[in-house]
Amino acid sequence: MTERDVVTVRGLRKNYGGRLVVENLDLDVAAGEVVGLIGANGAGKTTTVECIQGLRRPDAGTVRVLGLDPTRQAAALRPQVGSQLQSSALPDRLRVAEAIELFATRNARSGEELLRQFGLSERRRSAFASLSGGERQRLFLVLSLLNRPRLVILDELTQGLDPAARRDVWAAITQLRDAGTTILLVTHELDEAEALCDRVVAMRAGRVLDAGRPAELVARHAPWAVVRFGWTRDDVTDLAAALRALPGAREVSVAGGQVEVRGDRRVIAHAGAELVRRGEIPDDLRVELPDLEAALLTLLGVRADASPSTTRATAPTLIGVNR
Ligand SMILES: Nc1ncnc2c1ncn2[C@@H]1O[C@H](COP(=O)(O)OP(=O)(O)OP(=O)(O)O)[C@@H](O)[C@H]1O
Repeated sequence: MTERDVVTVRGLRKNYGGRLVVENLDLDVAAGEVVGLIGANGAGKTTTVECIQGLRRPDAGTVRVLGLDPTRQAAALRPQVGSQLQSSALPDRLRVAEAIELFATRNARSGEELLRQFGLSERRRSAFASLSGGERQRLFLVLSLLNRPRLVILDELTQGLDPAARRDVWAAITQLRDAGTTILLVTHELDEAEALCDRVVAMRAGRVLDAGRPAELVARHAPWAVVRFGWTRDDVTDLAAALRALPGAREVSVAGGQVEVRGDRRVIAHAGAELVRRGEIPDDLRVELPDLEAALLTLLGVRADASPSTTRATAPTLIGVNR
């Protein structure tokens, strides 16, 4: 272990009533990194972070957080880890400022400053029950940061938030990331993981399927591209044949004046060159590239080599994949 290792998990195993839900899991989070755990429902993401937080005792393996064992050295670790759990809640009548007083230790940062930073100053006298979903999540972020933690654990932070509130919370996390805070994030929102995480760890059925930068996972598991454009000239059959022969082309379809070329990333350049060679660049020329969602669907064994719009339509499958 070095100074930079904040979380080190080796061979973690956890079962509930004899059912194995985390199996031989390794995970590393270095200082200043934002790492996302992604995967299907029931993959064991929450169980893993609960073991890291010392809320569950592993059946096997080692977990070290800032060099400490979270189950045996919980008291020493607690002040160094800020958590927002999936089921976070506060008493309805507790006011924002009172929650800050309640959670602040002697080492705490200024609550006022944090409320200002997360746009909650105006709500300091408001009762928890009167806060919107986005305000509640921002308050949980404030509370998780209050005692200057060296690691922040966030489990489905933006679940159920409207797009504007989600963006507010993203902006707050980006601020934390820029300030060098180490964050372990559990999320089903893959655009969120792509936007916020330095590295993601994809899990299924208690195991790590792959890990890396979001762009690396996309390049590894969803290495295709789709080029589309309208073409009304009468050389369309000849054009389609030329496109089919391009390096990297896998499938070319022509329907209703629309041409679609699917293939690996090389096809983008070659299709463009073919259009240039024919002296016409359609105004509606566009390239669609897969995202992290497509990569994860492939990893989970769900066919995802479709256009982003089709991929999105299959997204609910992701939720049911592991049930
Ligand atoms: N306390 C418990 N007792 C028994 N089984 C549990 C318990 N907590 C979780 N499980 C089961 O363990 C498996 C892993 O659950 P876990 O919550 O860790 O997965 P997850 O990846 O976080 O899922 P989700 O994305 O749905 O939150 C699931 O099948 C779940 O039903």
